[in-house]
Amino acid sequence: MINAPTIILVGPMGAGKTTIGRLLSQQLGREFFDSDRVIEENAGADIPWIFEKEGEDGFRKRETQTLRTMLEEDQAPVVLATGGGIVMREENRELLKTQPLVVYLFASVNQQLQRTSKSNHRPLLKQGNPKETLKRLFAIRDPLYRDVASVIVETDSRHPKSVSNKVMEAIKKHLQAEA
Ligand SMILES: Nc1ncnc2c1ncn2[C@@H]1O[C@H](COP(=O)(O)OP(=O)(O)OP(=O)(O)O)[C@@H](O)[C@H]1O
Ligand SMILES: O=C(O)C1=C[C@@H](O)[C@@H](O)[C@H](O)C1
Ligand SMILES: [Mg+2]
Repeated sequence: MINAPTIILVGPMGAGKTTIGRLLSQQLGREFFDSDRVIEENAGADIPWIFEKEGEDGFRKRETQTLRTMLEEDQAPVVLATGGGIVMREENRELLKTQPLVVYLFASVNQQLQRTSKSNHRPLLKQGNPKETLKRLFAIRDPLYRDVASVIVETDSRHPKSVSNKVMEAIKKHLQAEA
């Protein structure tokens, strides 16, 4: 398991990519990165500010650049949590498909809504009805997450620790099947 390649987490807002990614990195004793945080650090500004000044398109350009840099070859394996919209660009999907371990953290729209309602740091959920937005995004993105993922893990009604254990099991099974 310690030899597992970089683990990349994809899925919608509120699936728990950041939360579970951090737990996995602790379990594996690996570095943890979150593409949203790396984008913010490089920009010297937070995501709401980037969306306001550069629009979603500006944010997506930064996201692709960040993903590309993080997946450069010859780097030690890490755990990488991505942003919910990482699969929107074909270029990103192609990059993700080159990776051996992409995990789709699945969450129902109701669960996404519950988990995202605690924070107002997600620009896409600030306008209109959040449930309708999450539903619309889910219809577009669920097939795209499935397209890039090698492993899918259901997260509804599970404590974060239980989700990270499930991810570990699913990864082991996947790596054994591939060996
Ligand atoms: N399995 C879980 N059970 C209960 N709460 C959870 C679970 N996973 C995450 N959460 C909570 O849901 C909220 C959103 O989680 P998190 O930020 O990890 O999601 P994310 O997938 O990284 O979202 P984004 O795409 O917006 O970055 C946090 O408050 C977190 O504590
Ligand atoms: O689902 C999305 O498009 C987003 C999810 C977040 O992780 C951030 O990347 C940003 O708020 C956009
Ligand atoms: Mg996150």
